[in-house]
Amino acid sequence: MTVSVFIDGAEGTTGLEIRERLAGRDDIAIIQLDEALRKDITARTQALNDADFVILCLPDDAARDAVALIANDRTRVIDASSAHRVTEGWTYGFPELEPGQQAMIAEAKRVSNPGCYPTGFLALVRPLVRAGLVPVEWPLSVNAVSGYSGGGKAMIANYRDSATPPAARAYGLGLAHKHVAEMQKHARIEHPPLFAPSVANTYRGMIVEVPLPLHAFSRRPSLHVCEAVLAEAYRDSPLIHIGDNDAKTVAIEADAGSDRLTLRVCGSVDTGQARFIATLDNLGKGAAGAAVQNLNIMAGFDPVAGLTL
Ligand SMILES: NC(=O)C1=CN([C@@H]2O[C@H](COP(=O)(O)OP(=O)(O)OC[C@H]3O[C@@H](n4cnc5c(N)ncnc54)[C@H](OP(=O)(O)O)[C@@H]3O)[C@@H](O)[C@H]2O)C=CC1
Ligand SMILES: CC(=O)N[C@@H](CCC(=O)OP(=O)(O)O)C(=O)O
Repeated sequence: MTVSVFIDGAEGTTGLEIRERLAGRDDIAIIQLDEALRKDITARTQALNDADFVILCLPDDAARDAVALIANDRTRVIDASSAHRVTEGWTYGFPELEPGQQAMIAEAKRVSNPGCYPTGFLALVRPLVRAGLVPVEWPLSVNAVSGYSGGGKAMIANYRDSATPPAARAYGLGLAHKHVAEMQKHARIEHPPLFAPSVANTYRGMIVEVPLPLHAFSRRPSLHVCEAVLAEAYRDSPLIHIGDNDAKTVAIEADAGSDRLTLRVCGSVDTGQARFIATLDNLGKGAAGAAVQNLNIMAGFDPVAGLTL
């Protein structure tokens, strides 16, 4: 079976990465617009309605507008933007997050890809909350570092055009980052997590860390128990792995250039203080890899076809 796919925003950072992953596949026919027509509303409307699957790699407002241009019941959508991640009627495109999530994605008409930071945060936290080890009312924090491709073409140009780009810089200092609502909703926790992101002078890759005082929780789970819960949650996942908890350091490059997500449970057995650390590629499992995985699931293909494990 061959399905047709239109990537709206195909010349952007995420769009190009998706095209790379789909290149050469004989089960997918890409609908591609000429350079002069890629922002032409008539040409886009036609492509959006001709395709079996549309992958939106656009800014949020443009993604909302694109969905409104689809005037048939057949075309199925995967939105890589943050426009629909907490929107009623959209399925959250994180197949490993909950039992049954992959089956829901397989049937869905409208799927929203998770954000790159939420992918790391939710993968670490959701199984622990579900198991009752982390209380739903606990005020969680998440500290993270991203490569600058996370900011798309504009940020890439800023870094590349600057003679002296900062080695790393904190941002989101007003604590109102657009990913917070998504993290809270899909972790199913009572409070918005305190999210402290930063961006480093490297193209791709991420470290997402959740520090947890396990000793302060009523069930006082050990590091070992938490790691076992994560290992069980992702036992059948070809993309999510449990990494080395004895690591002395964790590099932002650990999963860069792949579609993997690695989770580590580090810390002190003596004090019960833990550092839960995820690494991923913001353009891999954080964006393009996740979009292709969702496309595969929705089309009934091998879920990891075209992905780098
Ligand atoms: N970069 C990342 O790591 C991640 C990105 N995302 C999300 O994916 C989406 C795309 O991000 P990214 O690829 O980084 O962004 P880019 O800015 O690199 O690419 C966006 C593309 O959309 C095009 N575009 C903008 N408006 C329109 C429009 N009205 N019609 C047609 N095309 C349009 C742009 O055109 P032009 O080339 O002319 O500027 C550009 O090619 C965003 O919503 C982002 O938040 C999600 C997870 C991670
Ligand atoms: C380094 C950087 O700027 N990163 C982006 C997030 C990139 C991303 O995840 O895109 P979505 O918002 O679509 O999920 C930011 O913080 O806004």
